Amino acid sequence: MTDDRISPVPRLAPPRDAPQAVTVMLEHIETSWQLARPYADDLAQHFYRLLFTLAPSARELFPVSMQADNGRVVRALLRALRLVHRPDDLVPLLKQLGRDHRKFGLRPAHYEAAGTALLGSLKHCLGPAWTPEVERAWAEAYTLVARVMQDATAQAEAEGTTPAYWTGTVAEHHRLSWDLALVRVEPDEWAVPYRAGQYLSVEVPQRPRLWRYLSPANAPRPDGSLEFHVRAVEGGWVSPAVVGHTRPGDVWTFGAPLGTLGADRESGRPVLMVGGGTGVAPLQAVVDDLGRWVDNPEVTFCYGGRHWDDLYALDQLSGLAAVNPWLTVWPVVERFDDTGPIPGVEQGTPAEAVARWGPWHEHDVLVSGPPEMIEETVAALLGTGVHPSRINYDPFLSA
Ligand SMILES: NC(=O)C1=CN([C@@H]2O[C@H](COP(=O)(O)OP(=O)(O)OC[C@H]3O[C@@H](n4cnc5c(N)ncnc54)[C@H](O)[C@@H]3O)[C@@H](O)[C@H]2O)C=CC1
Repeated sequence: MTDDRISPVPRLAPPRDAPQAVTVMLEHIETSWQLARPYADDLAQHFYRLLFTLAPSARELFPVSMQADNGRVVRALLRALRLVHRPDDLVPLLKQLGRDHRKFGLRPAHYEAAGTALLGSLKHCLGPAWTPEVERAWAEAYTLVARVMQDATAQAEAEGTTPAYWTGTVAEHHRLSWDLALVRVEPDEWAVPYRAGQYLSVEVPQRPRLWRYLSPANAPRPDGSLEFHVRAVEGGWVSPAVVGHTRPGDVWTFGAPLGTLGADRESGRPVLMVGGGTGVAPLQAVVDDLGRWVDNPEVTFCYGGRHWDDLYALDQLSGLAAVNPWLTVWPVVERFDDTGPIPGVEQGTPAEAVARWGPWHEHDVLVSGPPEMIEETVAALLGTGVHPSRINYDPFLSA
């Protein structure tokens, strides 16, 4: 999947018409990005070289092997800059990222160095296409993004109500299947102040400085404990370490919460939740939270997996549905095994299932799962007439 095929920020608000100057800025950014794009690997290498020359202390924020970083930071930065024409969606996310980035202890000099490194690496890749207009467009976009993040960091520091990061100790780790682990973490000092449906950047002791996003699968609890479901991704750096090597007593570190997924109990509208694989976690947390009330909107929960065995959360969700009349759970699997179809289970991807079931135009929709699944599901929902402002999914913009 390319970063163009799915919008990394959800369209929560109907897009406003951007002012003419912003439209021109974005045209310069997009045109030059299409020229630089084939050289993205070279661009990333150049970016890090320049960054570490300009701000040597920034090197400590990255893993020992830069191969493990795999250009994540520069990719995320480029994506954010290409969204400056959508401030209603981008600014709230940047504010959350600014708070999250307090964990790095960034100083203005780091932002300045990152901006110079980004412009320098784009110039290096674009050659004569790097005109003064193009340079001004990228510089302005970077300034906007960096300013929102820095202001959010400064505001959180001025409030002084939350730490820059949180730590917790692994209390439980067991496998739900051969490649999937449940990890329960208890807070060390303060509970992470997240809302059900949000996600956190997480650092585990086996992979220092390789931050990954994970969503707690539970609503906030009185004891502050967090439950995570992690699948070992083949060839991945962090998830196999979590599944294979996490032990009780390990200390995990968390950044400030991010994301906007959640159910609006006041709207009176029914809710469709579409969760795929371990992406079901934030939706489980939202359902867990709704379980605190008797009166809730009607929730239809489409839970997809590739195979029947992948639906590890089905027992728990079905148990909740059995005691909560507002909740209906619809399992969907891509393929049945040799024993054939299972009664009550649909065949297909979640996107195919929601396209078949509809109509959903009266629903608020929450989608979570692999990017390809989100992309197909959102397209299917739009195809059945759901308004984009009713569809909510969360981006993982950077780590
Ligand atoms: N662990 C967590 O806390 C969270 C994980 N996620 C994301 O959720 C994903 C979960 O991965 P897995 O469990 O391995 O999921 P998976 O690859 O087993 O797929 C889960 C579902 O998505 C559908 N799907 C997969 N690829 C598709 C495609 N190309 N087109 C249409 N449908 C497709 C499958 O049919 C299945 O229903 C990861 O990308 C992860 O980053 C998202 C939020 C939280």
